[in-house]
Amino acid sequence: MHISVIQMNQGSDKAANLAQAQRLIEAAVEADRPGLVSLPETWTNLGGGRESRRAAAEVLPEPGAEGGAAYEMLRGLARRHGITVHGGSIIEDGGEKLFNTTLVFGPDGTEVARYRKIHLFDITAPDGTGYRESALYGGGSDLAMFDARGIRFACTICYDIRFPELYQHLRRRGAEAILVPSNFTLQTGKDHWEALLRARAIDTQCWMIAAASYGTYEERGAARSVYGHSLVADPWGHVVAKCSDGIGWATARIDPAVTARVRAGMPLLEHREAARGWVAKAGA
Ligand SMILES: O=C(O)CNC(=O)[C@H](CS)NC(=O)CCC(=O)C(=O)O
Repeated sequence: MHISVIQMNQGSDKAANLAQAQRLIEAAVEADRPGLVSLPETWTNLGGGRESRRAAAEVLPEPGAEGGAAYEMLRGLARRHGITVHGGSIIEDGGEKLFNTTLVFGPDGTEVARYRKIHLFDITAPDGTGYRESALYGGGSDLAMFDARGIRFACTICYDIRFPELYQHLRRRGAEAILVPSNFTLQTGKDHWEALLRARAIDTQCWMIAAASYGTYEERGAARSVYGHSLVADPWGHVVAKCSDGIGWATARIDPAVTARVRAGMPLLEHREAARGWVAKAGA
């Protein structure tokens, strides 16, 4: 199965962002015929403060009902091309709160997964820039998984990548490939992005599928930069596809035989379970 990670440079113009996403997905489908395409985190709007996010937000419909512009665009692309479309994340209008929410549509246009980002990015970056995602969004608490072409996928978003326990749990729940759509900051991404994705691939023996935003955007009058370098890592930790700078995409072949070979040669899950005696003793 071929998977394309789409790299965007979205801002706070939702219509322009939808057009950019559509153009890149169509180009990737035309060139590489992927079975799944994945968009970055909040691909419909990045920056512009709370007002811009609220304006871009969509109330998610009941299954089968009509959704907003981004929802219907994703559904239409999946159905038109007969592929799985992983919509990175859009901004969900949850009524009182907004959520940073992944939508996934199967090849027939059916919504197959919905995931609200669990870990919220409230940090101070090395350059002193403060981020408080919890001031913008509520956090999720439900896991989301789906199957595509016989491969078991799990949904995560961006900052989640720093919490190995979530990824270990997803591996125990049968994940073979984990999606990590992101807006990694330039400040943290230059040092941590590839290391974190390769580490999660190595310790869960899953494919890491990480579509990311690239470039600068405006946040309450200040310019901010996101790192890009969208990539796919295999279950051994090799980076098997990666974007350069700018917008575009990268495509990798997800081969279940690689997953099986890595896991057979180094049965981490079984060894972890066999050696759990220390957990009780240590009160871990
Ligand atoms: O702002 C929005 O609308 C969407 N949310 C994001 O883009 C969030 C909060 S700014 N970004 C991250 O989580 C970056 C994580 C990161 O860079 C790291 O873990 O180092």
